[in-house]
This record gives sequence, C-alpha cells and structure tokens, in this order.
Amino acid sequence: MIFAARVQAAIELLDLVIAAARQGGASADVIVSRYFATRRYAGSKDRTAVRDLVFAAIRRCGEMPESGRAAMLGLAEAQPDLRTAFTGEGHGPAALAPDEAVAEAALLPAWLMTRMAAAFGAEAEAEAQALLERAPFDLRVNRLKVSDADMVVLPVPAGPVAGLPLPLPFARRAVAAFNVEACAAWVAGEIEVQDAASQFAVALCAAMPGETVVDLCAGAGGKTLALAADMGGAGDGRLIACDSDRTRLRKLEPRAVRAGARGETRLLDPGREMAALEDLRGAADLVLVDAPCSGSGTWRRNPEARWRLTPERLARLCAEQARLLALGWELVRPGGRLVYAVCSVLEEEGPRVVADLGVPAVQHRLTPLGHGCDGFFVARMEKL
Ligand SMILES: C[S@@+](CC[C@H](N)C(=O)[O-])C[C@H]1O[C@@H](n2cnc3c(N)ncnc32)[C@H](O)[C@@H]1O
Repeated sequence: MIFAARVQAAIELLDLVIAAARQGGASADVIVSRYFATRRYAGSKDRTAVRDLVFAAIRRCGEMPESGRAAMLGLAEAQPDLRTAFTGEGHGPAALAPDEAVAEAALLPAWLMTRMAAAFGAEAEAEAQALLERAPFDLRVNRLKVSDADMVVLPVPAGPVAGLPLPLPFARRAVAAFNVEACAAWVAGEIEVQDAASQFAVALCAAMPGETVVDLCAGAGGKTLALAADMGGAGDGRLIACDSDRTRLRKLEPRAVRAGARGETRLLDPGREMAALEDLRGAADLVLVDAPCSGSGTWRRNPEARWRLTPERLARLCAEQARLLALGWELVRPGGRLVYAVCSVLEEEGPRVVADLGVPAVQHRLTPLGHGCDGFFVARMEKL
C-alpha cells in the first residue's frame, strides 16, 4: 500500500471506530483485526502503519471526533506530512476542501477531565497523559507449572516488574509485545498475559492452600487462575469462580486445564445472585470482588473507551459496584477478608464505593504514571 492508501484505510477504520463507540459496538482493536482479515493485500508493515495511525488519531482526540477524516486532519496538525496524502488520487483520501472539520486535540472529554482533577489535583493532566501512552506487555509465570529453577530459563523475552507496593515475584514485563499464543510456554500453561496491576490485586488477596475463596466477578478467569496458583492449584481448598456472563465463564474451563488449576464455576443471575450463593453466606475465607467498571485505568489499551463513558453510565456502574461489594461482604466469614478491585482511577468507583460500605479498608491506587501498570483501585478489608 502506498502512503496515501494507508492514510485512507486509517480514515475508514476511524469511521468504524466512531460508529461503534456511538452504538456500543466492538472495540478499536477488534475493528482493526476484522478490517484486515478481509484485506489480504495489506502486508504486515501496512497493517502496523495503519494501526499506528488509527490509535495515534484516537489518542489525540479527547472528545469523539465527528468523522475519521476530521480525526486524521487533527493528527496532521502534529504530523504535517499526513496532509500530503489528501490529493484525491489513486486510493488516497479526497482532496482537501476549504473549511474542513479538524478534530481538536485534548486528553479527555471535558467532564472526565473534571473527574480526574477531583482524583489527582495538580497531577491530573500528567496522569491523564500517562493513561493514553502505550501499555507495556506483562506476563505472569504460573508456578503450578514452572519451578523456581525453571523461572530463569523461561523462553520469553522479559524482565521482572518493579515499583509496585508489593513485590510480584512471578510478574515479567516483556521488552516488546509478541504473539504469546504461538509461544510454547503459553501453550503449556507456563505463562499468562496479565497486567502487573491485576497481579497486584491478587497478591493483596494472599490466598492460601486449603481456603474457601470466592471470585465473585471472575469473567474468563484471569485472576481466578492467579488465585489458584497461590492456593497450590486449589485441590485442597475450594475456589469458586462466579459471573453473570455465561460466555465469559465458559472460557475459564480450557484456561484452567492449561494452567493446571482446579475449581468450580457458578453462573449468577443479576439481581438474584444470592440464590446461587446461599451455601457460602458467611463461609468464605476470602472474597474477591473484581467489579465491572468504567475501565478508565485501561485507556492505554482502549483509548476510544473514553468516548463511550457518560456521567449516567458511570453512575450506574457505581451503584452496581456498591451492590456487588455489599453482596460479597455477606459471603465473608468472621475473621475472613474481602478484596475489592476496579481497573479505574476515578474516585467514585474506588474510595467512595468502599466508604459506603462503612468498613475500614487498606486502599491502594495504582496508575501508569506512578507505578507503570494499568490504573487500578484495590482495597482490602477484614471482617471482625
Ligand atoms: C472487571 S470484569 C472481571 C475480570 C476478571 N476478574 C479477570 O480478572 O479477568 C467484571 C466482571 O463482572 C461481571 N459481572 C457483571 N455483573 C455481575 C453480577 N451481577 N454478578 C457477577 N458478575 C458480574 C462481568 O460479566 C465481568 O466479567
């Protein structure tokens, strides 16, 4: 593909990303993969170049741009050579018209910048900037499959992760992203892709062999598998992975087999979760509530997600987080503990939800700027 054709492809993709953000459709990553699946003429260098243009344009637009062309013309203010592609010739973009819309540069939608200021004060801009940079690629070594001696010879191009409030001896930061699913160590269940912040949330749980552990919002089991590793595989204790999404929960089983982990799954009916959890009321040593959230801490990976969030959606998420936290608390036995986590840096999804429960909590806020990992809020509370 010539340069102008790459720019036109990026504009088409941006139009699809904008439409998906308006209609609650697929993420930008998925849209880019699907686009190239049907365009075999594009080589790997074309794909990388187009993808980089798409994500650079998304990162530069705080508010949702009116079109892919406006977003690309906005990016051209930072990369002036892009304007040379707008000639109207060949497969390139149509020639520039007078008074064309150009998307404004900003970090976040204005209302979200206000929320960031509430969370970070004078550091809000630097924190928001860091939330839009490229994310590192973190792995977790599965010690159910890898002995200490084998750790050092693990065939992944990675080094340890430092700078978090707890050491993460099994976290490795890859020097560059690579196709992990083609890696023999991944096929053998020796490594999992997992950001250091998620690994930190599990480390704070300190799950132990023999315990009864409930992962209330397990999804496809990213943290469940890490809990299982801390529990020695979970053969001695009980590890119960719950979620209201059948499709996500189904993905856990093959992952658990690969990782050598054991546990049970329970599908929950939203609003009637206790019906499936009655036997665990007041019985769990540990409950992890990794609640559904805005994902503001993961905007490095999904920068267009900041266009999708609205104050109304955020308020609904906060109400659901508070409800799930209270539900999880009912499952904890006296002397047991609960860890609440959200991949968000916004005050209302973290400290405020925990404050509403009215139980003292040790709280941590992780950010890309401060800790080099995804943005996360993690709180641990003990039941007396
Ligand atoms: C942040 S994700 C969990 C990610 C997962 N723990 C991991 O480490 O990969 C939040 C999960 O909460 C689930 N969820 C939403 N409402 C729920 C409910 N009422 N009961 C249980 N799970 C729920 C969603 O389906 C989603 O999988």
